[in-house]
Amino acid sequence: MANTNSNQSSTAASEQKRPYTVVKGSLSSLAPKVRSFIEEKAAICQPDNVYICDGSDEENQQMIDTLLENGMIQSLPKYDNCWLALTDPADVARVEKQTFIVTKEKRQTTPTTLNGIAGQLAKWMSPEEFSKQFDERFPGCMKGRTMYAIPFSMGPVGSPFSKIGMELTDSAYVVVCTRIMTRMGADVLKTLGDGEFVRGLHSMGRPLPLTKPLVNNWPCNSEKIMVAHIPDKNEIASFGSGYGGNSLLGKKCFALRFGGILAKREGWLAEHMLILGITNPQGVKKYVVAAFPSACGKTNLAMMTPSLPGYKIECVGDDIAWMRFDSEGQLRAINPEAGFFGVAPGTSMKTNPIAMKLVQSNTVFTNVAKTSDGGVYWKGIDDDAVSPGATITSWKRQENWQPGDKTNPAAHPNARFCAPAAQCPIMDPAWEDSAGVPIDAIIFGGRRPKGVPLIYESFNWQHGVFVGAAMRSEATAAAEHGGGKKKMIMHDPFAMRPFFGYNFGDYLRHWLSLEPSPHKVPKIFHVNWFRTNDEGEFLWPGFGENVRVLSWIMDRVANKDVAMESPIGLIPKPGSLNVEGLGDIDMKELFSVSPEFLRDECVEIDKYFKEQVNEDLPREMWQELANLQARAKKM
Ligand SMILES: Nc1nc2c(ncn2[C@@H]2O[C@H](COP(=O)(O)OP(=O)(O)OP(=O)(O)O)[C@@H](O)[C@H]2O)c(=O)[nH]1
Ligand SMILES: O=C([O-])CC(=O)C(=O)O
Ligand SMILES: [Mn+2]
Repeated sequence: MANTNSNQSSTAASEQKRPYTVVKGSLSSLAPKVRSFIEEKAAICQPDNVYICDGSDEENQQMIDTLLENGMIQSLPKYDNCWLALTDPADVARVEKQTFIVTKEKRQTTPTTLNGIAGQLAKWMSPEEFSKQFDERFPGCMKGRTMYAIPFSMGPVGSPFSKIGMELTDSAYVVVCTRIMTRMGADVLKTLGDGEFVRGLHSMGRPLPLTKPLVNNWPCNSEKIMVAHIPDKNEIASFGSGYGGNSLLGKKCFALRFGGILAKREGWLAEHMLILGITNPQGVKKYVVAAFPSACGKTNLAMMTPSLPGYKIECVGDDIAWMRFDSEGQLRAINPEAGFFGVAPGTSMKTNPIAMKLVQSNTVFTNVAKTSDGGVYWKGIDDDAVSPGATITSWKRQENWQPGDKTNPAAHPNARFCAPAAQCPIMDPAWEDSAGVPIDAIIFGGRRPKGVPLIYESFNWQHGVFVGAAMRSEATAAAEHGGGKKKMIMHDPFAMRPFFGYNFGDYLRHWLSLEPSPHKVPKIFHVNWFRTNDEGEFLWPGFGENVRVLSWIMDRVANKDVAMESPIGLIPKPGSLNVEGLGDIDMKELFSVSPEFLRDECVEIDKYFKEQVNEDLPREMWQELANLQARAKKM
């Protein structure tokens, strides 16, 4: 590496000639692979300082102090150790169009679309193009800044399920959030030894001195955002965004996109799924996983307070599940994360009291509004969130924001809280069990204002895989498609559209390959909490009432005779879904499936499969579509 022109001094003789100072930890104490990774990337990014994180409380305090000094966070004195970050309004969500998988062959990453139609599944970049894009961004990108080296484990440190990563970043916000979201620090380095690890490089892309002023004190380079994954090198390179899924590389980049590639190779599953335990009044406990697209209800279901007496919900995870079949053929899941990065708007004591209790301490909020007495505020929060006489400052720093202002929402619709799982009041006793919890049902779902019933069960595993493949959902503010006035219904197979790390056709083949014995494959269901009436109001009360649907799922897992056939799948027999005490619910409308809707849906799925997956679609999926078409015709 280039170590000329050094005018920095360092205590360790071996580090004297480096152009940067190691301000915390020492390179010479690191395992050779870790050390050379840091040295190689520091030589390119040219930070002033290198800081090797140990995950301690003192270190975290230092990060908080740095962020306060830079105006990147503010304190929230109404709570205990809680902070508010307000981003540049150009950096508020994942950027799917700038997220790439770099492989030699395009087809490794994504199916060849029909007649060159633009692909909607994983975006491919060639290694040559990546080199060029990398060189336009990373050299010198950390000048004047500190490069933090964060060792982290996805999954409990030392569990056979777990995998280790190292993120290099120039953002102290990323350090603070990674400490919440993963197991991070010195223990991880010990466990790693000189073993292999996922290499993450992240930069906000704003070296010092600045060439133009920051917006909101939030360094980012939104015109040059790139989130690239290079599976052959076990490397992730993320530039230009400080936000969530773009910058916390352990989450979507590692646990889902790389996790998926590894899972395919090694015979397991890495999915965008919550994991929960449900105990019924008879004391029977089951665990289920559920995949809903971003901002479609995973966190809320995983932390639900059940409305029916005698039921108990316990949370294992709210966003990502790593699952494998054990030697008895039982599917088992772990949550690779250690924190929640949850959507704030809509969260209240009414909808999600557990989350409200969770975020009273040790939480970083991003892009929510602040009250003058140092609390948080967003659309849907409880009325008493604003103390008498207090005023609200919006996420865009608009003072004296008035409730009812629809053009300028108080909080960004993708505003988030980042909070440690360990302090969630209903964490499952087994949430860190390294063997994982046994899974008895897989649930898919999405936002479908029209046509799709509240709950149905697939006829079998292959049909269930088709149900996952055919998933569609209304766009949300979690990425750049959403937030607009007219909400599009987008295909989002398995709730994984933004998170596939390899060809979707191969992903489907992988799921299909899991069925044969000794694997006891779980039943597969589809739910829709978001069906609306003609006035656009939700037909189903959702949230804690969703336990009624989970209870029916439990009955089906116990093979109770409570289901009947319909053209799209098995639906509850009349009277088998407990709606007691719900008042005026239009059950007929909630469960109706019209022939016109189903035929249109078939046309749309057929088009998507043909155009987007084309020759890579497994023939079993064509067969399932033909079966659905035939059932629709008979209606
Ligand atoms: N009407 C209705 N809204 C819900 C329900 N569950 C969740 N929501 C709302 O949907 C939004 C997103 O919910 P989350 O639970 O945070 O979604 P998520 O799937 O965890 O989102 P990501 O973290 O982006 O993956 C929030 O505003 C919730 O209040 C429900 O059952 N009914
Ligand atoms: O990745 C993020 O920024 C947040 C998240 O969980 C999602 O979008 O699914
Ligand atoms: Mn998510």
